Amino acid sequence: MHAIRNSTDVLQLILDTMYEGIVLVDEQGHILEMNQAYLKLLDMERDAVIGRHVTDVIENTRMHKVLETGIPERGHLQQLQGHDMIVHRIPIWQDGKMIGALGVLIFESIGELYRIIERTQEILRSDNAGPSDLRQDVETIPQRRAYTIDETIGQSQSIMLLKQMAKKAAKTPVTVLITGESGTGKEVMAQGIHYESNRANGPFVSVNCAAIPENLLETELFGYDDGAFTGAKKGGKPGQIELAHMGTLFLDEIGDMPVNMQAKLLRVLEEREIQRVGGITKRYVNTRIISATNRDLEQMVQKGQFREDLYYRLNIIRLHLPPLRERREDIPVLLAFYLEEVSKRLQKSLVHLSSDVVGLLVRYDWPGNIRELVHTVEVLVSLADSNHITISDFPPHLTKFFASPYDLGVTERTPTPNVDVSRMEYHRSNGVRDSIANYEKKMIEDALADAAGNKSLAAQKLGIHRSTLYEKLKRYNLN
Ligand SMILES: Nc1ncnc2c1ncn2[C@@H]1O[C@H](COP(=O)(O)OP(=O)(O)OP(=O)(O)O)[C@@H](O)[C@H]1O
Repeated sequence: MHAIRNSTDVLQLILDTMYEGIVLVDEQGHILEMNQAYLKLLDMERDAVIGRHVTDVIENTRMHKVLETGIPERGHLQQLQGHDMIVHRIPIWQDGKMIGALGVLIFESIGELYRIIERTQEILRSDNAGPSDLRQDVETIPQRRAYTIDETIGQSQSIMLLKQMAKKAAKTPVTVLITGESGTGKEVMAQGIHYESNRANGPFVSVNCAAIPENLLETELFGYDDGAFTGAKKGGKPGQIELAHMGTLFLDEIGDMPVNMQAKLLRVLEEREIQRVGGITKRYVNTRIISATNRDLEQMVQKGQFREDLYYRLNIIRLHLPPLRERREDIPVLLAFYLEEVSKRLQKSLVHLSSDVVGLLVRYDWPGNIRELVHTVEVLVSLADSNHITISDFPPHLTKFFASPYDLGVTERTPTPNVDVSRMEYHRSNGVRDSIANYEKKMIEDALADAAGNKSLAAQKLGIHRSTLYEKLKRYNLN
């Protein structure tokens, strides 16, 4: 090892030691680097490939396509030297500009993968499958609609670190407080922790403390007993805390919980017992509490708006989700994921974005974070006439809408949490805001019609919280 002189040597050594083929191209597709494994497969010398265009050197390559779209392609099949291989093609972004791409060629996995698929199919097809085999395991795996921590999209350093911490948190029974602006993925992370914990087979119960009117919150959380009030359901009703027994209770927007409820919640944490409204008996509950907020709880504690003792109880492990504008490298990956998801959902062929559109979206500040990104992809996919969107067929109002403050000559910009598309005021003309708002109003009307007026279902279809839907209904006079 003493022969390794500097970091360039170390990097070269790592590249040449890897079994995987690595190729690095600049933004025009010219090869900057190729490691020994790749060179050996192509039966070429390094000097003969450096500086040449990737399409002249690698058959069936799509590296130039990735440079056009800016969207990573992971786990794609590529025919090379007569073999099917799995490849990753990853664009490299710096300061909102694509500066090249990395190709990774995985040699042996494809055969291995086929063997695993064949073995799984055999077992699933077999009628005589024994009790101890995979078939039984497959059937007993609970249906999961949520992501595991590993499946949540994001490869930026801050998110990778957060995923590691979340995995550690999942292994403990303690309370977790997730902070971050609206739409950064706090609930997704909470679900990830639940499904990674030993409570995964228990319920994940989510309560949005801001969505429930103050006078109903107590019965919602604690339930009620027979005859608790006029109109109470016969036999009573369990509250959400009770329903989360042996599982996880996710208290979203905990900063909006009224102070008197904070005291009651503290008692649950201390005594692990609840008493239904109008009830006399106490019931033991074993639930793990994960709470989330986009408000500054420390400041609320200082102002006497949030109980300090409860704050310390909830804040045993703290996870902070950074806003998208602080982890721009996650934007292309999220776009790729949601382009596929939304195209499928809207039964359209897969819509691609050109690199200038992706660049525009990478530079945009996303005050509504991932929720706004999902919403934007829905707009783009539904408006797309073809399956390739370039800057010229990007809806004109949206081009202006997404232009960076610098492009528009605006220097001051202070995005606030909780801002949603229809409310964004600064640096946008009324025309732009109105067209976005009209589009949003139309989406809400359609979702309500689809859900036959059921607001919870409509909110679910729109991917927004019930409380957000109520706010929007009020704003658009749709009540
Ligand atoms: N890592 C992720 N990968 C893919 N999609 C994500 C990710 N994080 C969030 N999303 C999507 O973004 C949207 C908002 O996520 P989520 O509801 O978890 O945010 P939140 O921070 O809890 O928002 P709020 O504070 O408004 O309750 C959802 O549609 C969710 O599926």
